[in-house]
Amino acid sequence: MAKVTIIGATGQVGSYAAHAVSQFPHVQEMCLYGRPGNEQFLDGLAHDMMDSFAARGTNTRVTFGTHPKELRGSDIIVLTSGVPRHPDQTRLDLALENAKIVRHYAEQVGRMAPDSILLVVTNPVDIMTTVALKYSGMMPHRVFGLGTHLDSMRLKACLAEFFNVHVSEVHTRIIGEHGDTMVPMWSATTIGGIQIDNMIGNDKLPREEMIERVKNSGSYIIKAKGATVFGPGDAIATLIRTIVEDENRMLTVSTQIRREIFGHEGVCISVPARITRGGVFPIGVRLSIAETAMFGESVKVIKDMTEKVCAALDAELQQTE
Ligand SMILES: NC(=O)C1=CN([C@@H]2O[C@H](COP(=O)(O)OP(=O)(O)OC[C@H]3O[C@@H](n4cnc5c(N)ncnc54)[C@H](O)[C@@H]3O)[C@@H](O)[C@H]2O)C=CC1
Ligand SMILES: O=C([O-])CC(=O)C(=O)O
Repeated sequence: MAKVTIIGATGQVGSYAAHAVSQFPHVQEMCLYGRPGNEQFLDGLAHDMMDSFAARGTNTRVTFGTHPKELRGSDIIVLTSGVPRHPDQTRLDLALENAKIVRHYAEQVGRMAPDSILLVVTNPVDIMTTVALKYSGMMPHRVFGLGTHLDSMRLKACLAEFFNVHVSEVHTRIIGEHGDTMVPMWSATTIGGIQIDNMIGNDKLPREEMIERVKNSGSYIIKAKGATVFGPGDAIATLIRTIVEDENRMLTVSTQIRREIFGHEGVCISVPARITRGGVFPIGVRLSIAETAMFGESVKVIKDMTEKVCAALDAELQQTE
């Protein structure tokens, strides 16, 4: 049984994720957490969710609050607080502003629930995962980001449509940045267990266009309806289910990588990882030459921005001391 807390529960992604996660029988308590001043909204959200649970026959207890003590006893915390981007912005444009918000909550989590598992959703998610890791002081296997799990699902949907099969027949993953330098792992893509290069019709697969579609999916949806909600919310729910039910699945999430298995270190970036009740453990894999080069580019983009952001946060802290 688990207590799951959503920080940023008043937001679009936070509120939908809270509802989606509450359906799992192992989730005993769902705590809706937000900024002081948002109590009335959180109260309303809790009541609305309880009505839904009565209708659906879900037994999860809903609590809410704005005081850091609410974080105590959490097994898993999802951090969704932060500004979302406008259609003309990139995710990286949000880095400095959101890093301050993530640092604030990471410090609270580190103090109140250091043994929990912290899932970071706030964008740019790879950089925010490093910020959360640094300022929470938690163990690396206990802090991870949604990363390219959602991008992998988006590619999966494109491939299922192209080959006209059920999505569950498609296995694929995108590694690297949740952003423009993401790296499709065609070498790990199968349809019904068959390597994609061996599928008849594969020569007509518009690979570049598909990856462009995945890269632009977030901004396309934001332009059309203001925010991406169901995609990220259900991607979060899958990860939480994997943890609470100790499924030991291998998914693609942002996690601190080590030089000995990836040749790079000092960043959180998406790689295949084993996800258990005990945390998230990156798995070293052999990439093709092209994938290795692209992954290196992705590491560089994330590393440069992470260093800038952490330097700005440190400078700000020194000024206030
Ligand atoms: N990693 C991913 O795949 C995805 C990440 N996101 C990111 O998640 C974040 C939230 O997105 P939405 O829920 O759509 O936004 P939203 O505007 O609906 O909600 C933002 C939430 O953050 C809180 N917040 C805003 N400024 C704050 C501050 N200064 N201090 C404390 N809390 C603050 C708000 O109270 C609210 O709860 C954004 O950064 C967005 O880019 C969204 C979708 C997918
Ligand atoms: O695009 C955005 O800003 C939100 C996000 O990360 C996504 O839906 O992939």
